[in-house]
This record gives sequence, C-alpha cells and structure tokens, in this order.
Amino acid sequence: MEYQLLFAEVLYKELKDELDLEKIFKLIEKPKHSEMGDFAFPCFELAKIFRKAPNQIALELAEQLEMPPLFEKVQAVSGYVNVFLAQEEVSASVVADVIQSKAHYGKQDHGNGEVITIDFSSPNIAKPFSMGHLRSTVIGHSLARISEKNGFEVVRINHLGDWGTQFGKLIAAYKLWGDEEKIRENPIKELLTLYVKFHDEAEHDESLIDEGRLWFKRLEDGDQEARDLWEWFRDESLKKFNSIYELLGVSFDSTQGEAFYNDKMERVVQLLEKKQLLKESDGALVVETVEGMPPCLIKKKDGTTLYATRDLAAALYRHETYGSERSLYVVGNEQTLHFKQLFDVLEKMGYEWSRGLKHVPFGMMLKDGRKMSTRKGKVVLLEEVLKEAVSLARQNIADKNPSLAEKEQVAYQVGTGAVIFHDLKNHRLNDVEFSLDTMLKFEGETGPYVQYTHARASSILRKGSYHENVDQLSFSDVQSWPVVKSLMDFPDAVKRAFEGNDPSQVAKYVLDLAKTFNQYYGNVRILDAVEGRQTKLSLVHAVQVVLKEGLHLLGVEAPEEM
Ligand SMILES: NC(=[NH2+])NCCC[C@H](N)C(=O)O
Repeated sequence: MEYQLLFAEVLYKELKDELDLEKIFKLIEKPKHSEMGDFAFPCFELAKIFRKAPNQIALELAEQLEMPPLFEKVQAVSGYVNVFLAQEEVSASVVADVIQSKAHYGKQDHGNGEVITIDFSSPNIAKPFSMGHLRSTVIGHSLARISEKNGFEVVRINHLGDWGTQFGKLIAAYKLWGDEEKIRENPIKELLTLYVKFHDEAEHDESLIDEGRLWFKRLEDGDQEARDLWEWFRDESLKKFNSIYELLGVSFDSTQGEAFYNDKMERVVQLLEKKQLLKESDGALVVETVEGMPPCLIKKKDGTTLYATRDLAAALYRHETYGSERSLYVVGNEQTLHFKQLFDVLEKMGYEWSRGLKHVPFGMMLKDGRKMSTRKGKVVLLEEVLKEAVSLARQNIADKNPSLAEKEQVAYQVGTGAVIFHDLKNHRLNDVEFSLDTMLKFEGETGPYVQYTHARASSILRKGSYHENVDQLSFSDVQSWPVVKSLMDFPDAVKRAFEGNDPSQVAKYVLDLAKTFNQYYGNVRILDAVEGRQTKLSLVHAVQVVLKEGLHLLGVEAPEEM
C-alpha cells in the first residue's frame, strides 16, 4: 500500500483544477519530526493561484479532505497540511505485506515488460580491465536489476572493445617484437607492454603507424593471419575478464563487441549516403552534427571505420533485434561528446527511437586524489585489487568470528560487496576515492555494515526460533514506527533509482534502514521480550527481507552469518 499516493489522491480530488496528481505527489514531504505528521503537503504554491494565505488554504483543505481509514489525523500547521497514519494498523499491514511479498516487495510495474538494453562494462581486449570499467560494470549491473524491479525486461550487453586501429598496431608490434611464450604466461600484461612499446617507438619512426594501419586494414578485410592473432588476443583477454565477472557475480545476455559489427557497417554508410548526410572532409567521410560540435567521423581516408561507425551499427542492430525503444550506455563522462554525436546522427537519420537512447555517465576512480591510470605500464590490476579486498575480509572473519561456517564464501561476499557498495553509495557523477580500509569497515556507511546488519537480523530470527506468521501482529510500541516507516520508503527508492539511473538511491536507502533498525535493536528487547515477541520477530524478518533485496539490487550478496 502506497500511503503517499493515497494522500495525493485525496488532495487531487480537491485540487484537480489547479494541480495534476503527479505534481501533488511530488510536492508531498516526509517531515523529519514526528509531531509534524507522516506526510505534509505545502500550500505555498497554491497561495498565488487562490490569492489566499498558505495557512488559510491549509486550514480549509484540512477541513475538506476525506481521509481514508488508515489516516487518523489531519492538521493544518504554518501553511502545511500534516497527516498522521494510524500507526498500529499501518505497521501490521506493512510488515505483513513485506513478509508475504518477500523479494517482490517494492516491485513496480510501470515498465510493463518493455525492453531496455543496457550497454555496460565493455572493456577493451588486450588491455587491463580498468577502474573505469569496474565502475561501469558495477553501476550497469545494478541498473539492470533496478530496471527489472521496475517492470522492464533487460538485455545486458557487453560491448567489448575488440576492434579498431589499435589492433592493427598490436599485430604489427607482435610481428616485430612478440614472444608467444611470454604472452601465454601473462597475456594482458605482455600485450600492454607491446602496445606501449609500439607507441614509444612510433614517436621517432613514423613508418610504424603506417604498418599498424595496414594490419588493421588487413584485419577488416579478413586476412587469415591477422584474424588468427586477433582471435588469440581476444580469447586470452576474455578469460581474464570472465574471472572478474565471476568474482562480481555479473553476467551478460550478449558479449557482441565492436568486431561483431564489422559486416554491418557498410549498410550504415549506405543509409547515411541515401539520406544525404555524408560529407567529405580531407578525404574522410563525416556527418555534420549540431552547431558547435565537431562532425562525427564515419570513415577514415584509408577506408577503415571508427568507434562511432560501429556504435551506429550497434544501435540499429539492437533496435531491430531486441525491439528496444530504450537503451542505456553506462560509460565514463569523458565520452559525453561521442554519445551526443552518436544520438544526433541517429536523430538526423530520422529514427524516432533515438530519443530513447541515454548516456549514463559517471566520474573517475581516484587513488590518493589522483586518477588511477593504466597507461605507460603503470597497471593497477583489478583482479588483484578485488582479491585483496577478499583477503582483508578473510582476515576480519578470522579475528572476529573464527568459528564461522562457509568462511571462504563469506569472505568473497564481504570483500566484493565492500568494493561494490563503496562505488554505488554516492551519486555516480562523483569521483570515488579508492580505499580498501574505508570500504571494509564494519561501521559507517559501508557495504559490510549493511551486510552485518542483515546477518544480525538473521541471527535474531534463528535464536528466536522464528516462525512466519502474519495473522496476529500488534504494534503498540513507539520504537517500531521509524523502522516501519523506513520499510514503507523502499518502493519509492526503487522508483527514484530507476528514474534517475541512480543506484545510490538504493544504497542510501539500505543504509537508512540498517541504521534505523540498529537503533531499534539497541533500545528494544527482542529475544527476551515478555510481550509481543512474535510481532517483534516479524518486524526483524521484514527488515531482513528488505535489506537483502536492497543489497541484491546493488549487486551485493547478503550472507546469513558473518
Ligand atoms: N557502446 C559503447 N560505446 N560502449 C562503451 C564502450 C567503451 C569502450 N570500450 C571503452 O573502454 O572506452
């Protein structure tokens, strides 16, 4: 039951001529102090329309509103209409609802099964999986789950960077200096070394650049040797990437990277030609985009294609294959211009659906305030970082709970959960300072803190031999109300997270629920309660369900014990 919506509907009956339902819903506030009620409707905007003082309007509204049964009091105070819920009844109904719905609690249906494609992670082969790709993976994975929770059908796409002039350069470098043995031992590191060497040497030997270009041309034309080498580099890289995905619990519906579009680009070029959008510029083919933006490069002088050409082909392919009218591209904010150009070209091509394409940018991952870079061989190997988080978590368990069963599994869940949560707890556009120590703390705004709260709830339920039963819940204490109110906020957090493509809404929500519950736990005797033990345990159960589902939406596991 959505009480805020109920309140909005009642207000709407009185205010239809002035405001629409959505506007009213958005205006409703949740007062911080309980004496101001559970919801408050400000009348300041109406003052202009009615030419009356806000408080006068509030008084009249409070008089007129026909509140439904579970609202027990309406009050006009300083320009607000404050309404109070009937705590006992509402608590029983919310807790029963959560326990009966379980993981479905908070599910929204406004997506109506519509398909949405989410392009995320998308690392480049033959290069290390960067911190930026980690951010994209974590944010995209969470947005996929949040979209499903909002009623959408999601297609998860890993648009691998496995095509482009850099592979010509890499093949050229391998032909010159490559050592098969070494690459087999340590593929990504060796390939990166070759690539860096190529760039260094090319600074004083320009013929290398031509050599690289030639190899990419051969690759695009299907030359066998070039293909074989490329495939080998790709396979080795994928092995590494897959072990990271496994660690993070991430999977995809499609790993069709840029190379997949090799035979689909000619059609795009022809379409652009037919729509008279192609222009020649210095021998290259471009599409002019809106004023002030550089033109979008489609084909180079030598006939090879570009990142943007492949993205055009991919957008068409996805729309045709999945029937998607909406797509998210979870890619760092340094590619903002690229996506602006891409969407603009598609719009110029006359595709209505291009309006449903959205770039979801994010900030950088920093170490000691500086960008973590993979250039010039200064490699931060992500897999090692994740493993280190796991090993710190393992140490923690050894110190705090040495008798824990499933130690190893829990160490993985806590270690990776800490990294993921740390990334998602602030708005994605903020830069993130990477600090394992901070992430892994059991107190403060961390993943382990929320996981620990979930494990605490689970432990209370075990110790209390809890049996599910929602028939005779009776909430007469004041302490449970803030917890119930937090439970009630979950559906709205799910919706907001979708609307803003913003997993931090869910992260902040679970932190709030965990804090509120821990306060309750500190003040209320649950296991040795003389009265209402079943009700109290049911509240704990509801908290456990929602914490787990909230963490799930972020891509974080919730161990029962830790
Ligand atoms: N459709 C896309 N362009 N997706 C993002 C690709 C990201 C690219 N591989 C990079 O690492 O920069």
